[in-house]
Amino acid sequence: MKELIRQTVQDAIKTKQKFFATHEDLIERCARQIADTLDAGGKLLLFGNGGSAADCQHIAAEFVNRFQMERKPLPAIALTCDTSIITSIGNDYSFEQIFSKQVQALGHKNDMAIGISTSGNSANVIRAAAVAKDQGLTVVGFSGAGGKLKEISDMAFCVDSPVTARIQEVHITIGHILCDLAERMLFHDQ
Ligand SMILES: O=C(CO)[C@@H](O)[C@H](O)[C@H](O)[C@H](O)COP(=O)(O)O
Ligand SMILES: [Zn+2]
Repeated sequence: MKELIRQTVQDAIKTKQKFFATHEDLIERCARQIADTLDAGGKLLLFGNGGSAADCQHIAAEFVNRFQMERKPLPAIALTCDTSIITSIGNDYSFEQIFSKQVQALGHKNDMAIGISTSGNSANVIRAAAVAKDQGLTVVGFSGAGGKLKEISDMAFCVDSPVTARIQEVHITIGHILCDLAERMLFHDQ
C-alpha cells in the first residue's frame, strides 16, 4: 500500500512537471483573454461531468467570491449546478444537451466557455463547446491527450496521461493559476 501511495504521488508530480514545462505561454495567453473578457463585461461559462463538474464549480467560486486578492466579484457560472434545469433538459430532450441548451440561453459572443473532459469525448461537453463556438464565444478546452474537445477549442490544455485522476489534478491546478493570473492582470494596482 505504501508503495502505491509513493507511485501515485510520483506520477502526479511527473504529470504536472511535464505539462507545465510546455504550457506557460498558453496559460498566460488564456489568462489575458479571461482578464480582457471580464474587463469588457463578459463572463465565464464552465461545464464538465463528475469530478470535472466539481472543478467547474470550484473555479467559478474562485472568480465569483475571490481567489487571493481582495477585489470585486467576477462573473463565472458553472452550468453543472441547477438540478431543475439539468433534469428538465435531460428528461425532455437528452443528457447530451444539458450544457448546450444552457450555453444557448446564457452565452453571449463576448463570453468565454470552458469545457472540461478528461476523455475529451463526453457528448454533452462536445456539444456545448460546439454551440459556444457557433455563438462566437471563445472556447477553452481542458482535456487529456485525446478526444474531440481539443479540435473544437480555441485554446486547448491537453494533459498527456492515461489516468483520469492525474489529468484532473492538472486541470484544477490550471484553473487556480488562470484565476491567480487574471486577478493580478485586472487588479494589480489595488
Ligand atoms: O472524478 C472522476 C474520476 O476521477 C469521475 O467522476 C469522472 O469525472 C467521471 O467518470 C466523468 O463522467 C468522466 O467524464 P470525462 O472526463 O471523460 O468527460
Ligand atoms: Zn475524481
